[in-house]
Amino acid sequence: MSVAPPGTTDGPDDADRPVVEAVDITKRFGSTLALDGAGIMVRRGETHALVGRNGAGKSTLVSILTGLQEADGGSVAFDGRPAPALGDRDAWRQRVACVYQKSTIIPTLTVAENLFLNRHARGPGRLIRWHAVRRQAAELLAAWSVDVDVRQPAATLSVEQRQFVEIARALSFGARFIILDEPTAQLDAAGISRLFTRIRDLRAQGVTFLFISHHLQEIYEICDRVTVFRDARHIVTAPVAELSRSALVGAMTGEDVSLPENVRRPALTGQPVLLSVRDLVTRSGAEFSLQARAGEVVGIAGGGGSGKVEVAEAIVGLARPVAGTVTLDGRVLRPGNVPDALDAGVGLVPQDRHREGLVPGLSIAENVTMTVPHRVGRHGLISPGRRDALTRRTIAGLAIKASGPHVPAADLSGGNQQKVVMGRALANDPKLLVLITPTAGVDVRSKQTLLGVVDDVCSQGTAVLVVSDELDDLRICDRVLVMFQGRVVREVAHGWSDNDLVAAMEGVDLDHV
Ligand SMILES: Nc1ncnc2c1ncn2[C@@H]1O[C@H](COP(=O)(O)OP(=O)(O)OP(=O)(O)O)[C@@H](O)[C@H]1O
Repeated sequence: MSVAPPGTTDGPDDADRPVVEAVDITKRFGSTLALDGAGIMVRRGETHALVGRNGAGKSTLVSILTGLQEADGGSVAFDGRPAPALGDRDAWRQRVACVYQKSTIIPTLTVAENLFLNRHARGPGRLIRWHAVRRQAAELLAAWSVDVDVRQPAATLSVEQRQFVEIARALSFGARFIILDEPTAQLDAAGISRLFTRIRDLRAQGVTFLFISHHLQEIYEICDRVTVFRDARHIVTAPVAELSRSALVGAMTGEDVSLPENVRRPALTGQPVLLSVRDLVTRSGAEFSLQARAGEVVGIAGGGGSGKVEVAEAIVGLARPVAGTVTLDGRVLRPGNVPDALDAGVGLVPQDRHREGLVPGLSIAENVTMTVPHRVGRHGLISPGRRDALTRRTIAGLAIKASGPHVPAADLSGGNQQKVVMGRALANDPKLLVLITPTAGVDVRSKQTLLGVVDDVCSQGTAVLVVSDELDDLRICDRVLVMFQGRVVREVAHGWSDNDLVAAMEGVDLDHV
């Protein structure tokens, strides 16, 4: 086994051939046509964006381009040659790799073990030569300038390091075409900038990227060309420099869409205080206090390590704080107890929808009504009719792309799963709605729908906490508390400037620069 050095290409013949060309791809899941004669052509050495609304068919295309699923029709070719047979995993690995949002790394193994899983260097008697494995792993990471100790367990890697390790692993199989599926979703601004530097470096060494993101500004920053899918079809492929932002959004939605605005809401001073968080201290020492009024939308902002998510998780009972009290509408919540928080009237969109949000094997209806059995039945008996009716209202209200309430959550696209999580948070008519990074993975139009929900619920007297570092999420807030290294360092009123807020999140005090 050898590690292919950086810069290796397949020879001059391939230079002008597309790294990948998928033509007229059709893929059906039951009654859903996920891809309808769609295609993509990625040139060698470019960074190519693939964008589209939730459910447009991006992930389905990725699963076909990586050999995880077979298309019902159409063809895929790498460097002008037909794609390998579906079961020939080794052949696929040499052509393409995808770094997913969800890690494919095994947390209990070391970095070296993950890199050389099933292809360990073996000595006489076929014993695995661990020091040789570690050396090769270290060489591999050094060759691609990844600064990570190969002996550390993969569980200790940050999201950023994990992505770099996965990229290096892909390159070591010989692939020079890497798909990045929403790679920035869990990174803060500094992490994104380091990732982009890495992409540019690798691009200069001949690596081609397909970059999937809902953050359109990133596409303009890092990509050469962009392909837009809409409703299972290919709509356009163009150099990013030739497609304006509004033309791009228009291609994605098929209509003119205005982006979220800074809407001014009426003053709330006359409203009663609904949420009171007093002297909360989280396990890692973040401190937080807050009083929010009925109908108020409060942002909690901050970059990675600011403590904002920990604070939110302590408020809703997902984590047990070491000190402090949370009172909602006169009731003191039991620390670290989610059922108690739900019972008191908390609606929650958690950060990690895979872990705390959805049960993928259950239907949309079961997921949406999971925490509100009393609303869809009596004496412990669920009325399917009432449950389906409530779910249909949720599907319509949040524009969830699904054929009906009984579709398993696992069959929905990522953005639509996020809407189901929101639907569940709203099902109980919450007094307090806590949204942690609510629009991660959500397309530009769905963002409007989800954030529009906030306007609706707060006009009915619900207090809302929006916990995020996304400026579009925070724009809807009446005020934003900015956290940095476990403390609230600033409070900014509605109408803040982007620069001001970003600087506060980065720990820079613009007044004293
Ligand atoms: N395994 C499956 N079973 C049934 N339907 C599926 C399955 N996988 C995808 N679909 C459907 O195919 C369509 C395309 O989904 P896909 O996941 O490709 O969208 P996407 O563009 O990646 O969306 P997102 O941005 O939300 O991740 C959706 O309507 C989805 O519900």
